[in-house]
Amino acid sequence: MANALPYDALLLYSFGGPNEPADVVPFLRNVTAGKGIPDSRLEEVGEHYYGFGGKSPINEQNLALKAALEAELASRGIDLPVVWGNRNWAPYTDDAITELESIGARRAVALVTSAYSSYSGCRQYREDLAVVLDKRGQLDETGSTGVQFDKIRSYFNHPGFVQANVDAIVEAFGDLAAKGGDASAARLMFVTHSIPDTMEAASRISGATYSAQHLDVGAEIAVRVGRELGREVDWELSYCSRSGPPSQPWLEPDVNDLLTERAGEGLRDVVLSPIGFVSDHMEVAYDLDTEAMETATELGMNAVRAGTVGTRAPFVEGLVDLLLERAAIARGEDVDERAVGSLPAFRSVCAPGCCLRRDAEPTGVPALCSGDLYS
Ligand SMILES: CC1=C(CCC(=O)O)c2cc3nc(cc4[nH]c(cc5[nH]c(cc1n2)c(C)c5CCC(=O)O)c(CCC(=O)O)c4C)C(CCC(=O)O)=C3C
Ligand SMILES: [Fe+2]
Repeated sequence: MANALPYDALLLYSFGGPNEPADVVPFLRNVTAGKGIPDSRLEEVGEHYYGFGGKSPINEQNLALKAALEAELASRGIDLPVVWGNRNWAPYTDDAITELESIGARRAVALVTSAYSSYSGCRQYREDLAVVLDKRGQLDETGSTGVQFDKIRSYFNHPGFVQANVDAIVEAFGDLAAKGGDASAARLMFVTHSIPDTMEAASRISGATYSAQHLDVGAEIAVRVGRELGREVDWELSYCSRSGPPSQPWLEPDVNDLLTERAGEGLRDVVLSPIGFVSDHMEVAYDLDTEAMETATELGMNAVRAGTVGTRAPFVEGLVDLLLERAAIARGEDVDERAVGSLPAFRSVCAPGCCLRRDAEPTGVPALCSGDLYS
């Protein structure tokens, strides 16, 4: 039986999303509080949700991931309860901590549903834990005085995440051929969430910037896909879901712009792979399946979208491996931190000043799971 000690619970910690139309505006208010996103953008994003009946798929997807993790833990004989919580919708962080307390948990390991390291994918989760503990009167200068939290490292370059993406992409090349596309000429276009250039710059303190993490794992995934397809696969990285004022630079190229440019050069066949996301939530359902697919169709391209890692077995098994790795580190044991590509495994305990919103500009908000609460 594998050993998850010193942990007595796993917190599956996610973004959250609305379950019905009445949730949409309050959800968007939670997400954007104090972030300077123009009202016009919020109305537009609200429409994306209303177009899907006011319901994001993300909550059901997280429940499916929770069930898959529970099954994998059980199959390895690991007795570790899984508690689900979100930053921006129910069950909220506070609800999750209350549930952890009610089952007697004292030291939990947090798994965030974001594979990459940046303010949005790392520090913001760590800040929200600290802020909620503080509101509950459970934070002092040494950290949590209630349930203790450690975090599983950013896992974009863990072999489980990589293999699940490779499998999904190989299947998508098959789907393209089945649809009458030319899979032997198709290009692989990765897609991830754009972030402001300032957030990108600040993310370098984790070892490689957000975009560099994607480029590194993208190269590795493309080589592995090429091996399975028996040919070299051309690939490139694009971005989606930009927000903020137009004057503020965000990572580019946008996926729609890149499709347009490549179609102009004669590219006809493309597989889109959303490696920036772990499930087919609204950013995928709207920005890719609706908007980017429409662009591709207008351009006369054959496009298919590869699945996200979701509950694929290599991904879920990899997450449990990561959990056991984190537990061994917490016990002070020597562990082999597995990573593929040219970057090393990312840190389990974030560096001071890691993943700020902007470079050298402390948010003034405490954050757990790094050496020091305020850096
Ligand atoms: C890097 C990244 C990920 C990937 C990592 C991860 O998965 O965590 C991600 C995921 C998600 N983003 C999501 C939704 C939204 N993100 C927004 C706004 C923003 N995202 C940002 C970054 C990211 N976001 C940023 C820099 C902003 C600007 C505001 C700010 O600086 O914080 C807004 C506001 C309106 C808009 O501007 O679009 C919404 C509604 C959902 C839920 C989808 C659903 O409901 O199914 C998910 C999973
Ligand atoms: Fe987002």
